[in-house]
Amino acid sequence: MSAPILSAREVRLNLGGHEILHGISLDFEPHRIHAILGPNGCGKTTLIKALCGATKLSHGEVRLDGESISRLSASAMARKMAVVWQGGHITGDITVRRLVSYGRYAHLPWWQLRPPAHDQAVEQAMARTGVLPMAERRVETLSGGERQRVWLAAALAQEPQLLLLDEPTTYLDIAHQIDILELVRDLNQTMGLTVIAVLHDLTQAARYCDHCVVMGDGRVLRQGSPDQALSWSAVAQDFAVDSWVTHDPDGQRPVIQPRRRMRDTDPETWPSTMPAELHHKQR
Ligand SMILES: Nc1ncnc2c1ncn2[C@@H]1O[C@H](COP(=O)(O)OP(=O)(O)OP(=O)(O)O)[C@@H](O)[C@H]1O
Repeated sequence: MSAPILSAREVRLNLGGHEILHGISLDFEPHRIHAILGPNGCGKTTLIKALCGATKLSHGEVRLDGESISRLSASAMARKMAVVWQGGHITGDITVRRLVSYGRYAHLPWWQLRPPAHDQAVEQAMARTGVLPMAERRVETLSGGERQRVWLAAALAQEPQLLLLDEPTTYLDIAHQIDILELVRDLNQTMGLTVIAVLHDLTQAARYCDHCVVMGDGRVLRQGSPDQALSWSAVAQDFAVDSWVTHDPDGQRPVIQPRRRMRDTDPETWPSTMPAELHHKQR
């Protein structure tokens, strides 16, 4: 494994007087797409906040390229890492081009407000995400899918090595979900961008990601390739869902079709409690 671009060591984090993350240690390899998965409320967004330094840790450390993020300035971090939050909101009269150009702040030297490379990076980010045709439109007039692309463009304008995405497909119809995930994969393959994305759809995670981290109750329950992390028994134990798990014909990635909730997720008890048809499933 190459040296991690981002790593968490024994990360604990309190919110509202409760410990939400209970000692998380993770390594994220560069140039790969990592999925953060898990049931509602298990701490995925909180983990993203911890990884990008948006919330103070109560214990542990996050390292970006080997350096503790607690010692990095905001602009030093922003030159390496960009974050797109879930359904980002914008108020006020701001055009797409202006919003995307905000992504350049970390790169602007104090003596020169708009070096040529600044405008070029903004145009390139808009071109890559397909928002150039709407560059002069006001962001608040865009649809949810268009807005998601604009936030992604602002993140790309930062020219980061690492992109953190919190549920990038929320509020999008299925075609726009695929558009965003294809774009993320393209950025990963053509620019070597490392991506860490919180996702809910297990089949999409399996299809687009190299490494899956499954969380439960503020802890990492398991991690590995899509095949390791999203087998039938893994999905049964971690999500309490009985599913059909097959493989897609092109990439041979797992396809997970949820069938019903399971009441008992303890594998020790499955033979006595599961309906007979489930006994034959892949374990
Ligand atoms: N500011 C806060 N104060 C108190 N508790 C919080 C705060 N933010 C989040 N929590 C709690 O922390 C837990 C984890 O929340 P988080 O948003 O990280 O979960 P999640 O896995 O991203 O959930 P979802 O899939 O529903 O988006 C939840 O129980 C949530 O209620």
